[in-house]
Amino acid sequence: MSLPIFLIGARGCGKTTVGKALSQALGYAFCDTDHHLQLTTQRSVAEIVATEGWEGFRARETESLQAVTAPLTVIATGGGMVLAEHNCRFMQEQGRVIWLSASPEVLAERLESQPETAQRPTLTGRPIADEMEEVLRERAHLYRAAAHHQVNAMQSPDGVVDEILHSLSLARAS
Ligand SMILES: Nc1ncnc2c1ncn2[C@@H]1O[C@H](COP(=O)(O)OP(=O)(O)O)[C@@H](O)[C@H]1O
Ligand SMILES: O=C(O)C1=C[C@@H](OP(=O)(O)O)[C@@H](O)[C@H](O)C1
Ligand SMILES: [Mg+2]
Repeated sequence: MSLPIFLIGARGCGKTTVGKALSQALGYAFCDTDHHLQLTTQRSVAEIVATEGWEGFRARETESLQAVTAPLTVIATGGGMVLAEHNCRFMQEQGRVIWLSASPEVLAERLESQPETAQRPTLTGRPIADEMEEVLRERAHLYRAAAHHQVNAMQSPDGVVDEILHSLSLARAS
């Protein structure tokens, strides 16, 4: 299979971390839509949101998704990519879509230890644990509907990679 592999899921589920490891395991290229946006605009997510609002950021992340999509590539998306139906349709048509699923407690614990607030400005203004509960309540059905496969993201990154490879019937290249 040479189709792009899209990783979706909430902030902190490990899309960037697991995406890098998965790309190495397959010998694929790796792209992250937020990183692409940062490189092309020379601005962080927080800076884009401060000047253009979340609406402006969301439009830019759609462009970023389309720009990085290519065969033999693992693509880590931003947690809100599924909010736009056209992004979901695009990912489903172009490749395979994997949801990295984790509980709000696990997500909050990871984000509290690595907040990276420049790339993850608050979405709700609420404390992280409350925010993650709210975000999953609003988005879980979108992740579920967009994904070809759901994997358990509450295990080691290597374990997540193995589960993804198994679900796609792919073998490690290295
Ligand atoms: N499977 C995992 N187990 C433990 N910690 C993880 C795992 N995946 C990611 N992390 C940690 O959680 C934080 C967020 O990971 P990241 O890959 O940036 O998530 P995302 O891109 O989905 O927001 C980082 O500090 C990372 O080291
Ligand atoms: O969940 C979200 O709406 C967002 C998640 C972030 O990406 P990660 O999921 O990689 O943290 C980033 O795209 C932006 O801060 C918005
Ligand atoms: Mg990320």
